[in-house]
Amino acid sequence: MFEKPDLVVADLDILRHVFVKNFSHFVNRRFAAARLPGQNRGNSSNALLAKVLTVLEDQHWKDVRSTITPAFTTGKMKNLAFLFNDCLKIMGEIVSAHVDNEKPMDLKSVCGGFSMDVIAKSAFAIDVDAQHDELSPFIKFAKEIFGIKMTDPKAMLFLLFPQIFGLLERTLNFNLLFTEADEFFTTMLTSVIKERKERPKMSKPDFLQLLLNTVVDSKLNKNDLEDKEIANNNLGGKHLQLSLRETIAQCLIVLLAGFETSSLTLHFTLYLLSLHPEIQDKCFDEICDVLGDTTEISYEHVQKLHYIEQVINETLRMYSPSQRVNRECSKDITIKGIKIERGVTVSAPIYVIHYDEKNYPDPYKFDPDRFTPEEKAKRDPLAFLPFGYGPRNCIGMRFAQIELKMAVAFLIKRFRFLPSDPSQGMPIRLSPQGSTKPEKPLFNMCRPAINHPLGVVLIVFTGLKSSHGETTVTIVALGWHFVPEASQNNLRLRFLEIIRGDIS
Ligand code: HEM
Repeated sequence: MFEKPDLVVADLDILRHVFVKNFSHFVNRRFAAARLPGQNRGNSSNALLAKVLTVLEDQHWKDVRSTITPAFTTGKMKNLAFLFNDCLKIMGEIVSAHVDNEKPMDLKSVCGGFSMDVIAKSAFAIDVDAQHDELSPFIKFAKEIFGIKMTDPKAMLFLLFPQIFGLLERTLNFNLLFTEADEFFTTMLTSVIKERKERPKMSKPDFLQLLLNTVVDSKLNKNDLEDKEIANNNLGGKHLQLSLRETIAQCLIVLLAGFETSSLTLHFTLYLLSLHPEIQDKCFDEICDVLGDTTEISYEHVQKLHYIEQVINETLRMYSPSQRVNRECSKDITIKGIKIERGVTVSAPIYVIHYDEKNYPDPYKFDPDRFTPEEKAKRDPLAFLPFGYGPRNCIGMRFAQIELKMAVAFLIKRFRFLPSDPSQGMPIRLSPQGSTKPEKPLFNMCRPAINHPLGVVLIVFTGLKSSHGETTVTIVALGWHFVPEASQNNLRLRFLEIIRGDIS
């Protein structure tokens, strides 16, 4: 009944063996999965949660991962960008309302609403407007999944005696987590899938459709094969014809694995930007350069937002939503003189690695320049683990990166994020309960980006185009005085462009 020990390893060489070189010994994750020795939970239970990719094991995991990988390639993710734009517009309206009422904004609620909208639209094919409609059944059941209280007697039984619980679940068809929610998601997606099969022209380029397409056409195309990460992670799994229930389960994983992680990261990023105005200025400059006057953000724009990507990576280094990633050893093995027995779990402590001075000098400083290509090249790639590592890393990494970059670009282009309380500062204290949550909810004040001195000067520049009078030039000089240093070069260039435009 008692579990084998957990070996916590921060040595990056040993972790390389576990996550990559000897992956065949460490395919499975020690999930809080209930199973009897020798039984594979993914195969033995009909519960929706037992069929999601995160908990599948061995060959079954390889087959399902190989089958759905084509839905997550860069090429496929491109199509999702336009869906995200609709959700961004709603978030923009919500933030604007906070600007108008001049009240501090609860970042968790704003970012959570956005992240839920993205998931509802892309994986469940519904326009739920989670950012306004708290009462929709989709939100109710999604909350039910995340609201499982660890003090619930069933959850306690599960945590303390997983094997007994596994037995109960199988013999009594006792579904711990969410019988009603299971029914709700199954009924909803079954009817959408049926409709799409009957009327293919009604299909939308969302994640659900990508998943349905991989089941029919699961071969990777040429572009996908050129994708380095996918080629490296070729698992040799069979492409399966997923059952309806298995397909629905993979949609559910976007909710389970993608909601909280993306929402938390976005809310930490915005908060950190409010505490570091000079970094927010650099983001603003990059966004203006890349987006110009466009209001819709495309996948091509996202590819050019290099500094925003550095900011998000630095946020994930400091506040990774996962605190550990683990693999369970399936065959005895000796790595660097350490014997690891079958059944032992090897865990990588992400925070220890991300705050190790050897990997990141002055680790409590928020410094996105740690993620320039030059700095990254100097570091062991295993020193950055927010998405795990190796063939079983986060399959939704690109999905999350696109979603997050678009959200940051959209917001910083329009709004200026400021601390709601001047005493706020670094480091952000985390909840002592062991999960990556701030100790207290994070609030920010918001102003329109146009109120930022940059905005003032740009207006003056526009005026300058039509009149070269003395007054305008004086205002330019005054405005310039308030422009943060980080933005000045950029402005100089734009100023020259306007003048040149006038002359020609
Ligand atoms: C900032 C956002 C995210 C973070 C930080 C994150 C982090 C992680 C981590 C640490 C793992 C474990 C990796 C390992 O064991 O090596 C993981 C697995 C996974 N993630 Fe994410 N994730 C994010 C977003 C998403 C999204 C948006 C999706 C879905 C669209 C997703 C789907 C998954 C799945 C399915 C797995 C299990 C993969 C497998 O077992 O083969 N994640 N994620």
